[in-house]
Amino acid sequence: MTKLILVRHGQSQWNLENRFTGWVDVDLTEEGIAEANKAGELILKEGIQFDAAFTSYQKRAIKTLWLALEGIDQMYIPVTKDWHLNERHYGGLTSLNKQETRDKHGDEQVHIWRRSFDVPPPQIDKNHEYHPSKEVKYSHIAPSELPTGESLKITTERVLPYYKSQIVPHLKAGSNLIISAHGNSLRALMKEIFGVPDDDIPGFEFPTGNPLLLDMDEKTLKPKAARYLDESRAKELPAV
Ligand SMILES: O=C(O)[C@H](O)COP(=O)(O)O
Repeated sequence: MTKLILVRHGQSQWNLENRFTGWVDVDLTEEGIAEANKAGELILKEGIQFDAAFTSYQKRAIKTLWLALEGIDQMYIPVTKDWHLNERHYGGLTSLNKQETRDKHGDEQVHIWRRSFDVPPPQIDKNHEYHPSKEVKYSHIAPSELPTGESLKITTERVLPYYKSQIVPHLKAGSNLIISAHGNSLRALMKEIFGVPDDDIPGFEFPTGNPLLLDMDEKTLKPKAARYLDESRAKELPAV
């Protein structure tokens, strides 16, 4: 049985400020750092020896992974960083306060933007200070491929080809893996791994910095068992 841990980054500065974050590279808060350290302590108790780790291009996920790997004294394992594991791009909503956006556009519209499967947010303006073309680290991505406002469906369409081509071969070979990523890129993985229907997947929430441990069948790549390691902050999981 292969072990796979999915962990959402610890609390970020813009989680704390209740702002649409997406591709903005905000850091962890003190609480986020504490959550990531606790993730390490919880994983240590499981006694898992990892073969490799995957994360995004975003420091909140990268640092969460570092702290968790430090906690289990496995900082030496190969770590692959790839933008395909980034958070969903929040388009023109990027950097806005979520409550102020509700006050302006109404609860229903904001809920549709945040929790529909296939309704994208407005696209980000090319002159917006947070347009991804302004970041050197994304300069290798063809402009036509650069996300500028993604629904969960679009996010899934970039995360899953990466998962299937780069991560699945490791799982099939029996490697134990840890993936540190984001609320919506992890929903994409959860959808695939648990076989969750389109309309149901937005309802699942990943708590920050709480590792989800999956016992994976190496042949089917379906989970035989799944649980959050911090039970006190666990959220509902799809049936296995
Ligand atoms: O990008 C963000 O703002 C968060 O990581 C996820 O936000 P959501 O819960 O509004 O999708």
